[in-house]
Amino acid sequence: MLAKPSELDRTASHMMPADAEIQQRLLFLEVTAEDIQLLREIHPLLQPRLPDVIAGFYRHLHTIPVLRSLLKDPVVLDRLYQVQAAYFQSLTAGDYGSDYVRHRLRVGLAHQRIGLAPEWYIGAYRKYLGDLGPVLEDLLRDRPGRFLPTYSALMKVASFDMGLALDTYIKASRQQLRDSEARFRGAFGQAAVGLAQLSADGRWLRVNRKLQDIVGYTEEELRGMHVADLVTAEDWQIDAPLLRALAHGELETSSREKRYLCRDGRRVWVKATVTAMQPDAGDAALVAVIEDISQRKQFEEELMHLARHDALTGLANRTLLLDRVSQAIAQSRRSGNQVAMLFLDLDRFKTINDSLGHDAGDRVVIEVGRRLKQAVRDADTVARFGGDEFVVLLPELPTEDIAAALAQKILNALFEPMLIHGHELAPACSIGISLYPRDGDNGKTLLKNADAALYQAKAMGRGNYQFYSEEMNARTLDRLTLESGLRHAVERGELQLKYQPQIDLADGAILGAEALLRWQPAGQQLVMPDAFITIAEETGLIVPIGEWVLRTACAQQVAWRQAGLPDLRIAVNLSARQFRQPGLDAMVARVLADTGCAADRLELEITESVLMERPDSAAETLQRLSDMGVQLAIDDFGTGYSSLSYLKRFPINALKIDRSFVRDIAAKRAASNDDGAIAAAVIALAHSMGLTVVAEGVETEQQRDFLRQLHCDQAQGFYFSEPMSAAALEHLFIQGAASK
Ligand SMILES: Nc1nc2c(ncn2[C@@H]2O[C@H](COP(=O)(O)O[C@H]3[C@@H](O)[C@H](n4cnc5c(=O)[nH]c(N)nc54)O[C@@H]3COP(=O)(O)O)[C@@H](O)[C@H]2O)c(=O)[nH]1
Repeated sequence: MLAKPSELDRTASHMMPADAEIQQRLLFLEVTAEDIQLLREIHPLLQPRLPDVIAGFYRHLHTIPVLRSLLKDPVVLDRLYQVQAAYFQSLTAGDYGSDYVRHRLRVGLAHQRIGLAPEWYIGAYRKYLGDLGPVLEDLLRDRPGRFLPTYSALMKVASFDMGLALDTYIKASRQQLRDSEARFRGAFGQAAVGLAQLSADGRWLRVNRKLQDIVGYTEEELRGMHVADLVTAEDWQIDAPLLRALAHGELETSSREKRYLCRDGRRVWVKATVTAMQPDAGDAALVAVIEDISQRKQFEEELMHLARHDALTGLANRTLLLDRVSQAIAQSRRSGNQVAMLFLDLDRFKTINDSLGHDAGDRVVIEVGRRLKQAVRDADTVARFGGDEFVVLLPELPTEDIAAALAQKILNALFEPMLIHGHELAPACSIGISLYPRDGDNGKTLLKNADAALYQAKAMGRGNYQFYSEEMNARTLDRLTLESGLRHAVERGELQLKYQPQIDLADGAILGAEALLRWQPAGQQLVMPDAFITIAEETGLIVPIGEWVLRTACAQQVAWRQAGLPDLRIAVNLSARQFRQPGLDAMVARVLADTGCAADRLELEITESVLMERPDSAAETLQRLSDMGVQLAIDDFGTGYSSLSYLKRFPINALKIDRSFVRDIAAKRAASNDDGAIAAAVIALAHSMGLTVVAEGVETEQQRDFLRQLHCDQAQGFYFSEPMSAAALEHLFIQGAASK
């Protein structure tokens, strides 16, 4: 692009030599008055011939590819053409003062600006002179003696012009260099990143403002320092070979994130990119670009922390724990020590969450995390897996006794009550323990096995710890098989009920029967409820299964009645999850209506512990069921709270004394011993509350007699009859064989 004429004029004016210098150059070229006279004489004759000369000149330019490409823009070409024409007109006009010089400079500048190199420019003069020679010869053919002096005069003026043209090129490129240096200085000084020039051996030569701000040293101070002075010894171990490679031309550039040691002792994260300069760049062999990346690093660190820690407790999360396990295993491979993984789960945490709210649950979790941290060594890791699950990792363990001792310490620590929202809570826990190398050689296996051990600890009655063993794994597999089979048990018709008669202790009559569930998967052995009720409960399958039990039992009650048996009471067990299931009363009402079973012929058995977990809502549910006329019994009495006065608030009809209690009282065989006295008191107190007392698990005549003596109302147990099919019970009635 050609610069605007006004700008060209201005620049050309700045380049103007003084008049004296112009005269001196003309003198040196021996331009005389005769020369000027000769040129003036030829001038008018030459004008009509000029267009041809100029056209020939441009044709010639177009034969050279590099020039053709510079002249391809028609606007540029036209302007150059005009300039050229004006030039030729002035060339022989005979006035070579300042206007002529300014014009020459302007033409030179115009060509320099379009990128025409000086060698082409000088070559162009050769072309003019070559083409004008024959023209002059022709014009002076009638005065042949004039040709040579006139041509010589023309050559002197052309040489004068060439000198001026070279001036424009030299001055313009000097100016460009000055401009570029000024731009570099501005960019260097004002840059938003740290910039520095370094010597090949790593001395700071020149630094910009930003770099001084980053490290807190002035440029003067840095000039007396070496790059090694700003980094730690570890970083220098990495930087030194890189610097050598850069200085020896083995590496073009190197980029590293590291921490600079600032003047005030701070460490700041920077990204330093060092590039080797051309070998002729003098002292400044290297250029460094230094970016302050401390904010990004801090952000990354925060993100990293979030990604590896539990937000509520600040403890390690699963990702970090698995990382630490890998480290611990690698360490133990060298030392020969073991690694222990303790998997913890709070017992009845759901109850705390449900009854006191999630905020209380969160406070419990935080406090548990704090106690766990307090119980372990600094080198151990406490992690939370969400909910109420925690994992403690113990690296470098000489013996497994230490893991057992710590598990006990944790159980004790959590046994200490904590005050949450005015409630004293002691969220006991169960712990499963796995060990490297015995139980697995990677984090995931150790976790899986610690989880299996935890499951076992819970099955053992909670509040204890268990070490993993191979057979637990088999149990876990069994559990998975059971779970998937159970999902289809109802639709495949694999469930069945057995009925255990309940006997009036006064006369031995059968008053009712308890429905007890069995599962008969196709082609397999009968599965007893103890093996699958917990799984059904944990998976929620108990809800549809429980409804099937209720419907089948109620339908059976009606079938017996219709078969001519007395109007028996049918007892059905409700699990914790079923009892808490919204809409339980509606479901019961629907089943009663569908089957035609009278509400007072149905007795629902609920364990004491289920009622005591959330007594208020339990009382409401029981009240709704009681209002429907359904009978309610407390199952397994004697195994939990055993608080009769507390049970007063529930609208219950019967109390079932647990078989373990029956076994114990009867073993002493006398009402005078403590257990006997307590049993007598319980029965009397229950009676005073209007409750019927049913003894479970009566296996012997002595037990029956003993209970009779205590005025216990009813009993069930193997002594009278084992659970049996509906048809067998019907048969029993017909034979009248149940009365004992
Ligand atoms: N939520 C539901 N729970 C149910 C259902 N069906 C049963 N169960 C519960 O499973 C537990 C085990 O039941 P089961 O194996 O059927 O055992 C019952 C009786 O066979 C057994 N029993 C009865 N008499 C004696 C005896 O003299 N000795 C002795 N060792 N065992 C005896 O007791 C079980 C009945 O107990 P209980 O319910 O407490 O009256 C058990 O907890 C069942 O409740 C179901 O449909 N839903």
